[in-house]
Amino acid sequence: NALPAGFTYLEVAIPEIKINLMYTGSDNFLGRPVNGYEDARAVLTKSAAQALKQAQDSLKPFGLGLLVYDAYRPQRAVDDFIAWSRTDDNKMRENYYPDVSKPDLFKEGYIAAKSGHSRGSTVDLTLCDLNTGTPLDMGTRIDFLGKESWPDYAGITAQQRANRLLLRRIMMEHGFMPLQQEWWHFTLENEPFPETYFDFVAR
Ligand SMILES: C[C@@H](N)C(=O)N[C@H](C)C(=O)O
Ligand SMILES: [Zn+2]
Repeated sequence: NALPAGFTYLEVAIPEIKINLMYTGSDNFLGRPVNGYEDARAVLTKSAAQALKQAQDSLKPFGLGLLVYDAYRPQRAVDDFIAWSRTDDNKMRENYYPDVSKPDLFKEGYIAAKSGHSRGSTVDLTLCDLNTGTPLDMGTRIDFLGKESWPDYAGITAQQRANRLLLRRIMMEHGFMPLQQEWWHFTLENEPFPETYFDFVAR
């Protein structure tokens, strides 16, 4: 199962990082595994993984680490998101997108039809306890698609805001750009494949 040149398995590049790929199972906004994630492993470009390792290392003195929910995403998975958005399946609406219609999830920037994840240098993640892997409280669940997940959303506690700010600061210090709509989504600024949307399955 060789990866394309320039890519690496995350657990190889960063052995101590925590990984829980949300699209391999059913606790996600579709409520089922997503195409292209069958037995998937977390993969990033080597450049993004190297920067992420430095972010992970910088958290260690504070007893914190990173918990990754999504990394490289094959284009067929994005196409599955698009196909799902055209169906009337709303079984996960209450937990994941209670206030945004399915077409608006794309129009308002919560899901991309051409995603940075498919270019291999974008990651969805949170901060966690280094030893237990317990995620810090960020005020919403991962992949809650709504204004409550905007990084600067005011209607959360001071501790939740501080946790979001710490994640954003650590990621930006290591070369990643945040997204306006989602506190967990970051793209490496100097990504090596800025024009390529990959579709390999990462097993
Ligand atoms: C769906 C969410 N996890 C995400 O990654 N959204 C951005 C906008 C994307 O699809 O690239
Ligand atoms: Zn993302």
